[in-house]
Amino acid sequence: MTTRLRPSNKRCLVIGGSGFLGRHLVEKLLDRGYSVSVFDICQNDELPSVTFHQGDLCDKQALLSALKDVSLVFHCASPAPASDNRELFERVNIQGTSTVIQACKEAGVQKMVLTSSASVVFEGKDIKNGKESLPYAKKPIDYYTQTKIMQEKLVLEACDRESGFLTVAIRPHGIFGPRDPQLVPILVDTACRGKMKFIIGDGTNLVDFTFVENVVHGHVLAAERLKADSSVCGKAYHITNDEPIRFWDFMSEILVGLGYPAPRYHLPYLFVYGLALLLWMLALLLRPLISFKPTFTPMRVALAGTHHYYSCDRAKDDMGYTPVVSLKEGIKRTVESYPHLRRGA
Ligand SMILES: NC(=O)C1=CN([C@@H]2O[C@H](COP(=O)(O)OP(=O)(O)OC[C@H]3O[C@@H](n4cnc5c(N)ncnc54)[C@H](OP(=O)(O)O)[C@@H]3O)[C@@H](O)[C@H]2O)C=CC1
Ligand SMILES: CC(C)=CCC[C@@H](C)[C@H]1CC[C@H]2C3=C(CC[C@]12C)[C@@]1(C)CCC(=O)C[C@@H]1CC3
Repeated sequence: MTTRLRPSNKRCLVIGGSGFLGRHLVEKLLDRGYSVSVFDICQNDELPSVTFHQGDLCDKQALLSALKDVSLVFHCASPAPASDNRELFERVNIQGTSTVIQACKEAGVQKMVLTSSASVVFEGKDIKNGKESLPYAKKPIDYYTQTKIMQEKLVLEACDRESGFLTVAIRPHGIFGPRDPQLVPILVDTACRGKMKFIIGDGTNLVDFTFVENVVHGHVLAAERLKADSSVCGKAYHITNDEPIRFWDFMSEILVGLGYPAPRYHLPYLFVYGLALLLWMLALLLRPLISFKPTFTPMRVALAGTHHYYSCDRAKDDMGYTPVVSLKEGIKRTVESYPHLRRGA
C-alpha cells in the first residue's frame, strides 16, 4: 500500500512534463493524489486528469498563466544533450531558468525542485563515490553540462526562507527506463551499425545508472521534505540506484537482453579518446562544407571509459531516500519495454 504523505489539494506544475523523466514524475504525482499541470514545449499523449500548457519556458507570460494557484514547481525541462546547440542550452537552461524563478516568485509559488545532473562535477576524469561537496567542474565535458551548472547555481541561490520561496536540486545520473528516448535507442542504433564490438579500456570502470522510478522517488521526497525549517533547503542531492555497475556490463546486459551480442574486443582508452578528439576537430573544421556527427565524441568516450559514480548518503540522511527499484529489476523492466528494438523485430 502507498502511504500518502501529502494531502491531495496540493497543486503542482511539472515544467518538462512531456519528456521522459517528466512524464514518469507526472504519473507518480497523480498516483500520490497531487493535482498536476504540465508546461512543455511539446505535447505527448494526454492524461485525462492533467491540465496541459504548451509554451516555451523562456516566455514569462505563458509561465504565469500556467502558475495560477500552483504552490509547487518541478523544473525538469532542458534541450537534449545530443542537440549540441550552445545557444539553445544557454537560452533555455540559463535565461529560461531565470525566467522560471522570476515567474514562480511573482506567482507566489512556495517550492521549486530542479532536475540538475550529477555531471555538474564531472570533468572526464574518474569520480569514485563522489559527494555533493565536490566543486563544480571548472572544465565541464560539454556546453550542456556547463549550462546545467549555471542553472543549478541560479536555483539554489534563489532559495529564500524569509520570503518563503524554497528550492532544492536533484542530481540524477544515467537515467534509464521505459520510454527513454536516448540511452537504449542510441545503444541499439550503435549496435545495428556494427559499432558495439569494442570495450573502451579494460572494462572495469564503474558508473551509476539510475532507474527512472528512483529518480522520480527522489524528486517527490525532496518536494515533501522541503520546508523552511528543514536541512533540504538550497541544497543539491545525488540520486542514484546506489549500485554502481561496470559501464560495459550495463551496456552488455541491455544489448544481450534485446538479442544483440555483447562487446568483446578491448581498445586502449587513450587511443580511442585521441581518435575521438581528432574526429571531433575534423567535424568542426569541415562543418561549413559537410555535416557529420561522429558516434565516438570525446565526451562519450570519457563517459564510457572512466569511473563516475556518486554517493547518495546526503539524500539518505536528509530525506530518507533509498532506491525503490533494484538495478536488476530496472534493467529487466527496461528491456521488456522495448519489444520494437529487439534484434530482428
Ligand atoms: N536523461 C538523463 O540521463 C539525465 C537527465 N537529466 C536532466 O533531467 C531532466 C529531464 O531529462 P529527460 O527527461 O531525459 O529529457 P527529455 O528531453 O525527455 O525531457 C525534457 C522535456 O523538456 C522539454 N523542453 C525543452 N526545452 C523546453 C522549453 N524551452 N520550454 C519548455 N519545455 C522544453 C522537451 O521538449 P522537446 O523534447 O521538444 O525538446 C522535453 O519534453 C533534464 O533537465 C536533464 O538535464 C540529468 C541527468 C541525467
Ligand atoms: C552514465 C551516463 C551519464 C549515461 C548517459 C547516457 C549516454 C551519454 C550514454 C547512452 C548510450 C551510451 C553509449 C556510448 C557513450 C555514452 C552513451 C551515449 C558509446 C557511444 C560509447 C562508445 C561506444 O563504444 C559506443 C557507446 C554506445 C552507447
